[in-house]
Amino acid sequence: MGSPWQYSVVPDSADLVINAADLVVRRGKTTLLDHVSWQVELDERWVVLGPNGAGKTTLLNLASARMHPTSGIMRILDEQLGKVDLFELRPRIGISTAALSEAIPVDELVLDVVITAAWAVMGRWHEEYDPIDEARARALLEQFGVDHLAARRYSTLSEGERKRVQIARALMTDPELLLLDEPAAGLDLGARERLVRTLADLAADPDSPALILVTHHVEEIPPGFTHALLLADGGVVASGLIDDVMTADNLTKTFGVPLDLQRHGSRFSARAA
Ligand SMILES: Nc1ncnc2c1ncn2[C@@H]1O[C@H](COP(=O)(O)OP(=O)(O)OP(=O)(O)O)[C@@H](O)[C@H]1O
Repeated sequence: MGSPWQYSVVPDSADLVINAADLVVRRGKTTLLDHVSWQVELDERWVVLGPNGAGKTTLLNLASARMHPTSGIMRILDEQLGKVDLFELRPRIGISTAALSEAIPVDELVLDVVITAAWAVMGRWHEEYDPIDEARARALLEQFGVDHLAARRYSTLSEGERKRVQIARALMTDPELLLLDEPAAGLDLGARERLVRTLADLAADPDSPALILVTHHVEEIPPGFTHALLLADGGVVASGLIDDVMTADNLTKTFGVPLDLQRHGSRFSARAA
């Protein structure tokens, strides 16, 4: 049966990068996402925060057009999942995840890790790249401070260097939406702080795509992020402007332990109350 009501509550809008209405994802008897609605505009920078198993990766899989919802409507860049050619939509979305990083062949050179995104492949083979592609890949490596590593094998990089290369790759196709899944996971304190600063620069750049960053840690929220979505048990605990959403009360509900939240300028820290 059709569901015309959904069209009346989910208006099309060119400014909405994500327009998710009443998303449900089920696998067997498990509900991974439970009636999640979410709207992201072009110039917004979102952090998605939640404990292990909250449904963050599931939501990111939907937002990157790698999964369909069991029910509900997911519109990405004004296209509706289920009604759009995914191979046309996916290049418009940049994504950096640990799973994609693990798929990089061990002997792949760093420049090729970035440039192969132009063909949406992993592992350089016989594809032809224009000089303009190579110039863009080099410029992105430079933007993320890893241009000196262009000729190194990706497998020899430190975790912090890899994260930067992954983000450069995610930006290769000049996407309208950039999804970053735990970009600071596994980094030491110095590398984390350097990455947070780089992401703050990206957030401040008006030419950057809409940004969505998934994390478990409030300390990893870069300055300049404007909105937050707190998820727990597949449902939305709070969603909206970061200043409204980031409260000790909401974090306590999200993580299921009493938490104190401190704000230090535009950064956050949290610990058990
Ligand atoms: N195919 C599946 N079948 C059953 N349960 C699943 C399946 N895929 C994921 N889950 C469960 O759904 C829940 C949400 O998973 P998801 O990976 O989205 O969480 P997450 O917030 O990204 O967690 P983490 O922070 O640990 O990465 C988890 O409890 C997970 O075990």
